[in-house]
Amino acid sequence: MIQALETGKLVVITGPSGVGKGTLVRSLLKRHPDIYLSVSMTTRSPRPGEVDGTDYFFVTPEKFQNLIAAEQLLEWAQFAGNYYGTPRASVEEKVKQGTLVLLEIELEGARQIRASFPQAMRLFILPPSMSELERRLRDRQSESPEAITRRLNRATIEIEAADEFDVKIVNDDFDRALAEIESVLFPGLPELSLQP
Ligand SMILES: Nc1nc2c(ncn2[C@@H]2O[C@H](COP(=O)(O)OP(=O)(O)O)[C@@H](O)[C@H]2O)c(=O)[nH]1
Ligand SMILES: Nc1ncnc2c1ncn2[C@@H]1O[C@H](COP(=O)(O)OP(=O)(O)O)[C@@H](O)[C@H]1O
Repeated sequence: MIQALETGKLVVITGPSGVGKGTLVRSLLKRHPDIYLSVSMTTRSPRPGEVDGTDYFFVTPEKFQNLIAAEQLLEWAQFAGNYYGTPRASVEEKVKQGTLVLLEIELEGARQIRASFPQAMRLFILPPSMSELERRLRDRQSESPEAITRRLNRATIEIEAADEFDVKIVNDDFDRALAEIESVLFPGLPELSLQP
């Protein structure tokens, strides 16, 4: 059962929008293809290049409400005007198989996971500064100025909650942040060389 998780089997990664979670997670999966990254449900529109079923399951608000009512989400939250949630069945199945499961989710969802699965390991990714966070969000050019403002306002609240997490990692130098995440997930591994 998922309640009988061993420590570290369910890993939550949280941090403000634009801090680099997605980029870090993609690199982590390339280096550890045996990790299962949960694909979330969302009501937000796909960005150019995003693929339904790979980046997210893009659903209507009606469908999302039905999933909540049918208790098919392990956790869910509203973020910057849209709904996001973790499909229950696939995560439970992978955890039962002994797979290391990663959830890349925002603060409210991470709190729900802490309440339901206290054994889960929870990591918080911090930016080097607010100005660098804003620069990364603007340079990504994926959101409207209004959406960027909503994300930055939310970022301040999320960062204030970082102490609730088991581990805090500052994503300044990308390779070092990635190595720190690996040392948390795989404490037995020697320091990995990230040179090509
Ligand atoms: N609670 C919860 N948050 C999620 C889920 N999937 C993604 N998120 C979070 O929702 C926020 C917005 O995600 P997204 O729209 O992809 O924007 P981005 O983080 O700026 O790339 C981020 O903090 C994600 O970590 C989920 O299933 N549940
Ligand atoms: N350590 C870093 N230094 C500089 N830029 C970074 C770093 N990590 C990520 N980025 C860049 O910041 C932007 C936001 O990263 P992204 O992974 O989309 O963030 P998130 O998933 O947390 O919203 C991207 O353009 C990414 O290339």
